[in-house]
Amino acid sequence: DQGKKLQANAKEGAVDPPKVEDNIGAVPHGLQTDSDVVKRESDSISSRSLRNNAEKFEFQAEVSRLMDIIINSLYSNKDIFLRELISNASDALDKIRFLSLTDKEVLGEGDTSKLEIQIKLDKEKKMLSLRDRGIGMTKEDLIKNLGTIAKSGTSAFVEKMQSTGDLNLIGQFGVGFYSVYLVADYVEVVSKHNDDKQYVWESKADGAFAISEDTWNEPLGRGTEIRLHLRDEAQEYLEESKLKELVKKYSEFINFPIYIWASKEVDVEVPADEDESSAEESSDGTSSEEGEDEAEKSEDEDTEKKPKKKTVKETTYEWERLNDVKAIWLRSPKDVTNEEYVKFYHSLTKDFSDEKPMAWSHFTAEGDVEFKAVLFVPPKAPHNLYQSYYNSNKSNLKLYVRRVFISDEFDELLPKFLSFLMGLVDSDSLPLNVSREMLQAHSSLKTIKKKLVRKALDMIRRIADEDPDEFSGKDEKDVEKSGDEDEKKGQYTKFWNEYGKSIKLGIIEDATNRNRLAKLLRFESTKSDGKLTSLDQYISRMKSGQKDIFYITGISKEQLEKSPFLERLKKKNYEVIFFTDPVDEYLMQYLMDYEGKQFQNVSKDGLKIGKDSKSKELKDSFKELTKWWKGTLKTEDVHEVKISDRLDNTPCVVVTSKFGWSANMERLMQAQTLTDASKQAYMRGKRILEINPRHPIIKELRERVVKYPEDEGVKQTAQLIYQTALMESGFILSDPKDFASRIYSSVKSSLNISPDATMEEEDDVEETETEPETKAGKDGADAEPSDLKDEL
Ligand SMILES: Nc1ncnc2c1ncn2[C@@H]1O[C@H](COP(=O)(O)OP(=O)(O)OP(=O)(O)O)[C@@H](O)[C@H]1O
Repeated sequence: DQGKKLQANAKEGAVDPPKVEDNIGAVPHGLQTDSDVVKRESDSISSRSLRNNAEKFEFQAEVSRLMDIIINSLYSNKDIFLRELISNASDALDKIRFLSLTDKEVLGEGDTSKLEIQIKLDKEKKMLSLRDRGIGMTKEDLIKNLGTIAKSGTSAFVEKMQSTGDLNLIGQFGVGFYSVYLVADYVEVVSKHNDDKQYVWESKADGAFAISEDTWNEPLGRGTEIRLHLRDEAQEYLEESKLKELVKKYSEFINFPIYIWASKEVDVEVPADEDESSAEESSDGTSSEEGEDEAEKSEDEDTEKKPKKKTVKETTYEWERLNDVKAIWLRSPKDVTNEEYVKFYHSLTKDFSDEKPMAWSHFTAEGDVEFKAVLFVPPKAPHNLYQSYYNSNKSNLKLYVRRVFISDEFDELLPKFLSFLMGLVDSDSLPLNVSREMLQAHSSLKTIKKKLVRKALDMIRRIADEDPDEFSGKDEKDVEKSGDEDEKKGQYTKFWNEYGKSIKLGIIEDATNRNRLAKLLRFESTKSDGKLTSLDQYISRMKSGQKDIFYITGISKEQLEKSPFLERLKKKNYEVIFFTDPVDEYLMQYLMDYEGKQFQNVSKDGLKIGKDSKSKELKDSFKELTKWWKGTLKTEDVHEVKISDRLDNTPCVVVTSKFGWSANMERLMQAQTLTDASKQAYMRGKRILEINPRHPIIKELRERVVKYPEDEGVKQTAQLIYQTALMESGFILSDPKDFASRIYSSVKSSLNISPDATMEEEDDVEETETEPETKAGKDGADAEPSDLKDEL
């Protein structure tokens, strides 16, 4: 039972393929002999109806929708179907070649062992066929791959198609096969897998497909032949010249030979037919006389034994090779043009949009481990780059060993934070005839990874080095001049916006390359003027005597700009970095120093601005206040109350101890429902209340405390000041109700309301069942103030 079998084998989204009622193309048949079957099969093709004795299946709903859209699409670039078919054929060839590494037998013998792709045109049948000697598909593969199991990209692509109508990216969504329905209204897929018999899949894209065991076609040996019965308006794909042009365009980077069954006009000598020559004579009339004489002369010279011959044009067919398979990465980088790299990128990633990769690096590594590699920075980050970052191991590098494609799921090649890179690695230092698992554990991979990371970081740095925007503030002589400056302008900002988070994650994850990665870091600061700046630029602007690199973390730049922590730093013209991405808090736990300079969070303890300006007398004169205040804040977990160095016109702020969480981090951790409370309490930075000794509120408070240390009112006021400072310093108040009550009592006293004033009793109005309309009608606008009063 096929349905059951499928259910057992399909990993996800397994469906019991629903069989269609056997009424598709139903023709009464009493014919039984083999030749009858063959006749019926070919009849079926000519009438383009599915074979009536085949097993019928319904396409999975999403696939069906996709096919509908494709078949009705007005998309003009229908050529793309060929690219998709060639790419599938090449993938299938890669698969069998990989299997043959450990088992030579799988390739078979004779022609079957030739890893190639063949294209044939049949004008009479209006059919274009593309055959590969790849891995082939079993019956089950045909059912699953071509119809019943929707790929995860299917609905994403359907959505995209509906909004943009752009079919060009179909290959990226893993549904490229269905593009055949741009040009064909009936498609047959004949396939032979080593583990199964030869089958035919066929469909007219009308919601159903059929599968039959193939007893009439020529045996394929192994592989797949796709037969496209072209629509009337797609007959151009039967023109040899058109096909040659397209194959050349789309197969530039295919590593298997592609042949076309090409016609050729050749001169052939055939025995001259007596009748024919006499006919010629008579028709040619007088003008041919001279020629006749000549012929007679030569005849005279020849011996009579030789038969008469003549040359005629004849059309013969032969396989013509269309591509040369010298892989781009084997060529010397200086011989490869930029345009070729861009095209290679498009074919490698199946991203056929107009955008170019932001950068690439093509190099050969020599030494213990030899390999060639091409790396690309794609123009855009995939939308799900950081979703399940820690759980998925998706690397986009293809691994080849000695030109043989091994895998594109080798996550050992690049660290996670560089998983956005695309490209390939081809190594001669890895063994060919071992399992994927053994290869995965091979010691050379570590060396390859290390070198790839270095080269990747160099490539990224180059984007910055070549971007004129990066040097706007620098000396002219430092700017690397190149002809295509316009193209490079703004590229690093673009890179940063797409992949900045990856660089930050790299700093967190990769201790060895931390410094190199920190060089690539960009951020805004109090002096960056709305643009991005770098640590090197920050250092170049540091004031003489400034030891630390200052930064602050928070929700937004706008909010941070107003932060009391910046008051004196700004006044004294120090630059402070704004970090507003949640990942920045983590980042700064790993990035301790750069170029010998320490990082100082300006909302944390330990900030030194120039020389210590706090004289001993000043400290002493506030001793009573600080001691008293610390005492009243015992329950608030305040570790210390001291005179601040960072404030200008704010009375006080709450800072945290150097190695605990900042207020911003506390906020982030609270937002994470899964962090447990005990860790929160443990990691929470100790709080320190810093006071501004020049501020009138603080000065007045000191007076009061000295005079009335036990006064409840003074205590209340101090508590209110503390809570306000907490809030302004970026903390989330643990008891907002308490804070609100204190504010209201303070409001009462400023409104001269007695602290004991009580609430007015609410009128006990009985709930009436009046219709709402009547009420609104009666009360009209007057209703509002009294309703509002009730609310209050
Ligand atoms: N020539 C072929 N030989 C063997 N299997 C094939 C062939 N063509 C298609 N397939 C199978 O059908 C599946 C679906 O093909 P389809 O082109 O829709 O998606 P894909 O190849 O996975 O992704 P993409 O569209 O990106 O190439 C393939 O994954 C493959 O398993």
